[in-house]
Amino acid sequence: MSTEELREEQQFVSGLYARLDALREEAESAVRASLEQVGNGLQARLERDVLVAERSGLLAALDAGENGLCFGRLVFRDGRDHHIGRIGIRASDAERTPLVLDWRAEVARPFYLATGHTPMGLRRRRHISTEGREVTGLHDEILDLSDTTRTGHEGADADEVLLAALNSARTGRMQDIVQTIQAEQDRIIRAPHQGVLVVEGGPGTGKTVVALHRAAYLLYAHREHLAKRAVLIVGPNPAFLGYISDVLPALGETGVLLASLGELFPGITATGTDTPAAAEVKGRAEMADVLERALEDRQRLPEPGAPVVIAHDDGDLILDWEIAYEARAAARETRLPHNLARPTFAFHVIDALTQQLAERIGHDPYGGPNFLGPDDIAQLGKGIATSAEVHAAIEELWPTLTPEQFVTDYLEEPVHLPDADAAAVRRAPGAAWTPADVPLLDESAELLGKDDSAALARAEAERQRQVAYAQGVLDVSYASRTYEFEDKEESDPDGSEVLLAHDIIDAERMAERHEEADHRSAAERAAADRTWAFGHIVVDEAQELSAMAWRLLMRRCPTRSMTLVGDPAQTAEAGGVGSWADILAPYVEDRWEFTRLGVNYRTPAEIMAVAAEVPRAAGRPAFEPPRSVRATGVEPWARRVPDFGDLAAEVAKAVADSPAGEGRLAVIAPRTLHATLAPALDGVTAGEEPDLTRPVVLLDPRQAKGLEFDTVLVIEPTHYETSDLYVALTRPTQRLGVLHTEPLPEPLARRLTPR
Ligand SMILES: Nc1ncnc2c1ncn2[C@@H]1O[C@H](COP(=O)(O)OP(=O)(O)OP(=O)(O)O)[C@@H](O)[C@H]1O
Repeated sequence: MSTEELREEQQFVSGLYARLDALREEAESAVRASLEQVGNGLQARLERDVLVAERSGLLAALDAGENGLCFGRLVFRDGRDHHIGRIGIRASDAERTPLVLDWRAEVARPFYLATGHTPMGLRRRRHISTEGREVTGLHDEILDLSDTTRTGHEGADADEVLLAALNSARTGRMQDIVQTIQAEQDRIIRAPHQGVLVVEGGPGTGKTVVALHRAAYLLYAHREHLAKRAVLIVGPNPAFLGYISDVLPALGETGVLLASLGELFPGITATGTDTPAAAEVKGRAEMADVLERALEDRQRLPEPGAPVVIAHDDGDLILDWEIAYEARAAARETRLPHNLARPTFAFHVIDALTQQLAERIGHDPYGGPNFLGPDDIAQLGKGIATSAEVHAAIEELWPTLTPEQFVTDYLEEPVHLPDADAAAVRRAPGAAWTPADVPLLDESAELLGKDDSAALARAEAERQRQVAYAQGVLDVSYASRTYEFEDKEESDPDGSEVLLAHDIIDAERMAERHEEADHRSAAERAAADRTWAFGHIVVDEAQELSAMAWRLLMRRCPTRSMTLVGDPAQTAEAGGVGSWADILAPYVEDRWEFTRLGVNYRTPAEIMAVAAEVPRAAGRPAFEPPRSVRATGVEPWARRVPDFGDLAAEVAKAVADSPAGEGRLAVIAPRTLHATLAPALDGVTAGEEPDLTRPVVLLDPRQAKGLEFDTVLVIEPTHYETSDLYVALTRPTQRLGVLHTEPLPEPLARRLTPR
């Protein structure tokens, strides 16, 4: 009976793959056909590009279906019977009957939520395990206990499939968990998308993976809105983003932008690093005011009694304190950003200087009215407005600034800060941008405003050019009209052929239709646009972001549709804002949802017992880590290396002694030891963005954030900050070893088996 069940499922799954192949073939040939389409003109090209983009998206989704296309089946008591898969697929019949349902569909929910206690109408739930296209196993759970039919695949342990997933060797890339999402995770994944949802949980509780599935779910449930606005996922560093980058494509989703904070100011690559003190100062909320005041300092006045004297053909112009003061007051009164208020400043200065000159030139020595008429004055004004010297003087007092220039100047000479803080952030000319500079740049861009008048003028000129071109096209068609179609009344009385009003409107419309549309995906456009408003933002390791970083992110999400995941116990950044309430109050007051994940799916119980000692020793004696879902029976160990000179060789030996196989091993060591350790480790990958798919990786504790490995060797733990050590110790999925030259703190030593 049981082989019969297996055979039937195999038949079904094979049929599904055949349908997937057919759909893929259809989509591929449609893309090919669209690419070959050699229509003339922009319209045809536009249509072709849109088609290709749409079908490529479809192809990506179909490709995503290849692995684990169908992984579940729900048999309801009322007779409904559905297969559940990574993507939904319909048959080719007229009704387009669903063959397999997308895991995100509402009917699929009992797959994740139903229990014997709350069966949600289910009779039986089946997990279908596959390797490639072959069905390798069935695991049935009977949820209707009155049902006596048995399939022969009933599992004694409902967690069998989950445990198999958790025990599997790591690949260096995060995998999706659609087959084994747990009920507490499902509730978070499908929570309503309006407002801010905070997900807190200890190490390994699935915060990251849940946040990614939530992004996939939201894109499915609100595709109309979110695909247009794109979803932003913010992670702690590029290596981490590389680690998670496969999950959404594996779920068929491409409308997502993954970025670390340092990548959120288009045109800037933040390759530098700050000292903790500098990052802390740069991240403070007060920096917004500090920058504002520093910018006000750039809106200068000449010293009273020491005016700017501008040589001019009609005599010297005196730009004194009063003129500049009035002009500055008028410009500030506009409440526009600095660069946008500048024309007001310039206008007032030019106006005042024109008056000055007019009074001097047209002055009647006998006390009569000024000799100059309005035209003469306008002429004078024109001369002043086009004088390079006048513009240089205006630029001196109210310079046009780019965010890059302004922040560079500021960091070279930090003002409005206590001396020690100024010293911490001061940087040498030409130093690289750091991630903590990015929120400063963004804040400055807001204060400065974008002077897009040049871009607008260019766009208008381009539009005019297109109109002229379209008009030319119309002229040609007008001239080539056959006589019968010509409407005499539309001809110009003098016989010349001019376009009439409606023709010109048509010309404009035609130009609009021909304008090069932006064919990039929403995610691509968002990446290049600082002012893009995302449909939803997911922030991982949210506890690390500074107040200034939050200001940046909130600007990118005016709807405040956000999922924030993090663990305050893992906060490493000096600028990190410890409490969710503190982070969120300025933006949403107390209108945010809080939820917690409490089960550790990564780290075995034996290792968690060691890791928990770290926060306990650091002043939180009652600290309780999340409960580990499994124990491995393998005790974590420690080895003291008495002589520092032997450390590299001992680490190499420990790497060589670790069980080889499919899995990945990480050596986590303070950055200062990397130069010593790397040469001893054969084929190791290290550096800023190590290749995590290689068998052995050398990382510093900060780089290890969010990652996981089958085996982890932690080197010299006494050199770590508390939270860094807690993070490092919670990275393994199977085995932990510690190598040290200095004695271990007692609680840690007690928990580790000496080797
Ligand atoms: N339902 C599940 N099924 C299978 N694996 C799961 C499930 N939930 C979590 N995991 C696995 O547990 C591991 C930890 O998940 P994840 O990295 O998302 O945790 P985290 O809370 O972000 O951890 P940390 O804060 O330590 O970085 C991952 O390998 C993830 O795939």
